[in-house]
Amino acid sequence: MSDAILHLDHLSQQFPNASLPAVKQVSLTLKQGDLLGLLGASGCGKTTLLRLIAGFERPQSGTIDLAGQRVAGEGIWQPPERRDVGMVFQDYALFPHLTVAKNVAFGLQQPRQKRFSAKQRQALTAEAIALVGLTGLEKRYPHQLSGGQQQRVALARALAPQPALVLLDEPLSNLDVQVRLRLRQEIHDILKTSQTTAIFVTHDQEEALSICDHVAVMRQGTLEQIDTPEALYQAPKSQFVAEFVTQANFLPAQWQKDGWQTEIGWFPGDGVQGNGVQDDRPTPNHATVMLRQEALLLTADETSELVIRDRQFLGREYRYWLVTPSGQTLYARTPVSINLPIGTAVRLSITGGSVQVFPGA
Ligand SMILES: Nc1ncnc2c1ncn2[C@@H]1O[C@H](COP(=O)(O)OP(=O)(O)OP(=O)(O)O)[C@@H](O)[C@H]1O
Repeated sequence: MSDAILHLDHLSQQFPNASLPAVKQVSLTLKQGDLLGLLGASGCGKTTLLRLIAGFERPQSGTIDLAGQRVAGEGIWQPPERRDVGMVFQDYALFPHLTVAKNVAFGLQQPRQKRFSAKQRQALTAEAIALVGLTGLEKRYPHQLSGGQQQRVALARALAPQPALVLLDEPLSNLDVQVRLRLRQEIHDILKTSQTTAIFVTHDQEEALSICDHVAVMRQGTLEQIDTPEALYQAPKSQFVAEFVTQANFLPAQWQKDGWQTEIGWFPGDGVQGNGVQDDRPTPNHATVMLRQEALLLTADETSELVIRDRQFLGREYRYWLVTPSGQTLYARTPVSINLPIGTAVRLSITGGSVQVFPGA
């Protein structure tokens, strides 16, 4: 583990009076420059995991190694100010009465492992402000900046001491969609330029997949899957991950004639058990098929009981809202060349190979 910046080993934390742990047996390793996305629904333990790493919570069990030093474990406890970690919060948490430069310099004056001279503080402040593209705005106060600029100040403050690890807790949640899209790429570029190791918490799957090297999906305190964005999207290991990451459709199905029969038709398939890899287990009679929105082809068919309920024009594609005979909603994204009016009865087929299924209907 010598080149690991962060190593968590079976980390668990249960709050007093809680029936379940907020973080349960979490293990992961980050190397220098890695950007990990931590993705999960509200309450799954993302913030608690960050607070454990930063030292604001004490784990009941497990260990945390940071930059080669054990900071939490049996009989070992380093408080937050002794950990080489920078944090960026959803609400920016800037000091309103301090200028941009003084906000950024603040983190350099705190008691921490690294001590900086006045000259170093000045240089590191200027460097961090330049890194986030705010040179020239040093004398402004937070209220004289846009939300996106304020978040860049918060990022500069976290980066200025050149910490081993930066933790970003839903840093884009308070921003409107245009700024969010731009700033997420900027944050990625800034972290990569400075080769900073970071964890980026979000509940937005697109945000995590688009900028992170690895994404961890959390569920009720545990890490359900940790993988590259591509692997997570193409081969989700469980239906939970698939639902969270792919926003696909799921239908109960029965194994029939080397494929899967659903209420809206038969789809080619095999004995795949849900992780994209053929395994030795027998094919179950019942399963849940995953139909990706972008893999569905729609063909008008008067004999079909599947009807287009609504349609949204998204520029490069249409998003169709379909309702099955049993009342289940399905979504399909198609190129705009497939232009079918609302109310049309359609037949569905899939592009590409076989459908992926998960055990249990
Ligand atoms: N100080 C606390 N005392 C007791 N329970 C807590 C405390 N902080 C969090 N919890 C509980 O621990 C669980 C995990 O909370 P956490 O804030 O880590 O989730 P999260 O994934 O960050 O959620 P969100 O996306 O809504 O911020 C939740 O059930 C929450 O209610």
